[in-house]
Amino acid sequence: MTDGALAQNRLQAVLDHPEQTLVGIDFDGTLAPIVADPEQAHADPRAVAALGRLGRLLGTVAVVTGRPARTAVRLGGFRDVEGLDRLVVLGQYGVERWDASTDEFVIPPDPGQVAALTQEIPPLLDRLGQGAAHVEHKGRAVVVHTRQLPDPDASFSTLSGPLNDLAERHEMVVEPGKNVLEIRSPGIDKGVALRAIVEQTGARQVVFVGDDLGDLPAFREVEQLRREGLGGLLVCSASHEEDALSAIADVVVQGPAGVATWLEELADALEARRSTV
Ligand SMILES: O=P(O)(O)OC[C@H]1O[C@H](O[C@H]2O[C@H](CO)[C@@H](O)[C@H](O)[C@H]2O)[C@H](O)[C@@H](O)[C@@H]1O
Repeated sequence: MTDGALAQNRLQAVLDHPEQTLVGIDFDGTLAPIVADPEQAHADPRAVAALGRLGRLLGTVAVVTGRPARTAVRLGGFRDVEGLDRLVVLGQYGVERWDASTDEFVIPPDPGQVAALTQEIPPLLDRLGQGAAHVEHKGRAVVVHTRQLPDPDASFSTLSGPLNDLAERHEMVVEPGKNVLEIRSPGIDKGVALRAIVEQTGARQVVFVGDDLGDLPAFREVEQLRREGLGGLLVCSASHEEDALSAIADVVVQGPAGVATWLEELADALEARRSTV
């Protein structure tokens, strides 16, 4: 079977069994455009409206993000959206959770190492001539951004080794992304988070939509779930910045605008099928 036919079969399984389907979707670069200031990355309203339509048709819709759950809910504008009353947001790669049905957040305490990292990162950046890098504090993780620096790629290379050494000294890990190096706790990733919610919901089909290296474990987990007999469809939000996901995706769309259109088309197809049943 060709790759195109395989992808079509995987989509067909979702159309045939929407109530058994879980859609997991990343936030930055997928629901929201990549912008210089992380506080200005708002979800595309077309995508949010489409997710609301899908929320009425699918078993589960979950946003799985590196953002803190509270930040994702705020920047996504997910609260009180029609159709998203069962939305789940898994934040900080699955450590945090928000349930729209109860409006409750589950946020474990921050790891103790973060206070030391917060102290040590600014002088380290200064020593490396990167003192102008934006530092994002996420409670349980610290993120160094190079996007706003004169040469983002060169700065990323300069910082990568020293930040990895710093993370190792504190028994933390570096999560690299689009012009970001994030220091966070090991032990959980989007693949672990996705499997947990698949097991909680009993989903038989899993769709995952993502754009960056942090989504790779979720893509790999969908491949593993397929080997275990579940249905799985992988959608890549492509950009010139990262192409790690496109080769293993079933569907490649162009950035958050392409994702919004794909979600709308999925909702159209599911609604059309429902109206003929
Ligand atoms: O898992 P995600 O939802 O994709 O979040 C991962 C990181 O995303 C954010 O950084 C990215 O988006 C920023 C705003 O568009 C952009 O400035 C940055 O260059 C991108 O890498 C976020 O700021 C990080 O905390 C997340 O880890």
